[in-house]
Amino acid sequence: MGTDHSTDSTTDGLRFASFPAGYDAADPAKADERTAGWFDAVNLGFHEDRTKEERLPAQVDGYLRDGRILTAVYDDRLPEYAWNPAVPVATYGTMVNDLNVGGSELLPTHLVTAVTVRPTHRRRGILRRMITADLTRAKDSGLALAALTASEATIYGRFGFGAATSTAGVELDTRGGLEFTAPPRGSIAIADADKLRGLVPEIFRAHLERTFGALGRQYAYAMRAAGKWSGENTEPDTAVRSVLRYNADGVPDGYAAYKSLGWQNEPHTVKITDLVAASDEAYRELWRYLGSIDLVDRLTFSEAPVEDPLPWMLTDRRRYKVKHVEDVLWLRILDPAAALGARGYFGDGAVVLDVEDPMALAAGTFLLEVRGGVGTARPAAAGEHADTPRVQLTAAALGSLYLGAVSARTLAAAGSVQAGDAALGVLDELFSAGPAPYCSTHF
Ligand SMILES: CC(=O)SCCNC(=O)CCNC(=O)[C@H](O)C(C)(C)COP(=O)(O)OP(=O)(O)OC[C@H]1O[C@@H](n2cnc3c(N)ncnc32)[C@H](O)[C@@H]1OP(=O)(O)O
Repeated sequence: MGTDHSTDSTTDGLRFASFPAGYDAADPAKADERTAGWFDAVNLGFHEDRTKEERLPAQVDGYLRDGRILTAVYDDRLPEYAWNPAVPVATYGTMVNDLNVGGSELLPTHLVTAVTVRPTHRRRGILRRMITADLTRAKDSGLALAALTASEATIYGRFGFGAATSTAGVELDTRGGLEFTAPPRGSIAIADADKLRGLVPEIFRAHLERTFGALGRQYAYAMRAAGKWSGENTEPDTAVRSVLRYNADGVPDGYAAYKSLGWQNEPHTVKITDLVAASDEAYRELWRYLGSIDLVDRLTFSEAPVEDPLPWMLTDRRRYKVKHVEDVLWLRILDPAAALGARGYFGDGAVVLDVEDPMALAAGTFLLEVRGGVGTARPAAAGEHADTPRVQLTAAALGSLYLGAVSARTLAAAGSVQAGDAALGVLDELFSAGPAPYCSTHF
């Protein structure tokens, strides 16, 4: 949605407005009324506590740094005694950040977040109206791809989003310390929180540039890693400790943030709240440090890569257990030719994709040609390229296929794509032969 625009819907008394977060004009130490109302509505929708008024300006600051646009839906016909009419009955937020799609450049991606519709207003099409207008506008503005992380898996398939990456929730038994097969390299230091806050975006950028599937992060991540904000709001989290890893030249190339879950928790457990490495070595050495902390029996981390090198580094791989795997990114192709052209591939091949899209944004026939891992894609006429392997799929299935986390053969077995053996072979060679995508950014 664009900045600062509003539309009235006179048929049902609903008023839609989009604006950036803002401070009160008369008192810049406060959020403005519409921003405060928007935060109130989001907290209601996600069953979070109300944000304390004095914490709102920090949240406004973070949202402005992220370049977020907030959409609010107001009901001008709420009955007498109802909650403040300046609190919207529905919310929707957007921002743009870079996704590593394996191509020569990161792909700016339209991110959708903070979607709530008040329980008294649910299932009358408010989400559908917001998302239809927003995705159309995002496509018109030239963005090829949209993404979100979903509260429930059943909501967004109908809007053309497909689950595209997952992370593993892992647990490590560290009693007596973890032993690694490779010798230690570089060094680790407990970080100065203020300095870490400045370093986190730099380290994450290096991680993003080398990690297929990684997505740029909002400002809150650096604040949380430094314990300045907690996971849920802008209150400090005084339990968080952070470490930096330095390479052999003394340059920081990774960090981890963690906290004890308390002595009442048996066995004594430390939860890793964030861990970002800009090299394989940094990843290993951060875990070596975490596995060596005295008085800790167990480590947990809910954002580990599904293809995790960690168990392969340990002399006792059974210390490492995957407790659950959860989807993270859901991708929505807005412009198939641009999205397919931006991605990096493996090998050579050509395939024709017939994309169905109930929202019509990505519908059409496209020829993808890949030479030496570099792809070009363009719309094709119906009868063209009759000799090229062909696949029929929905926009949501293309979103799932896009980063190769699932193979075309698996999607075909699930009935989500229709293709002959030749087309499935080409798709799997091009899309799934490389590294598994890893995205640890939630938004
Ligand atoms: C990216 C994010 O922010 S994810 C967070 C999503 N938000 C939440 O989980 C907070 C709690 N839930 C809510 O606020 C609301 O129920 C929402 C936002 C999920 C749905 O809003 P609504 O306005 O009720 O949705 P709307 O009426 O537009 O429904 C559109 C379609 O989605 C379906 N739908 C909506 N919510 C759900 C759901 N939770 N599960 C399954 N289907 C759903 C509807 O049945 C409807 O289907 P149809 O058009 O194919 O018949």
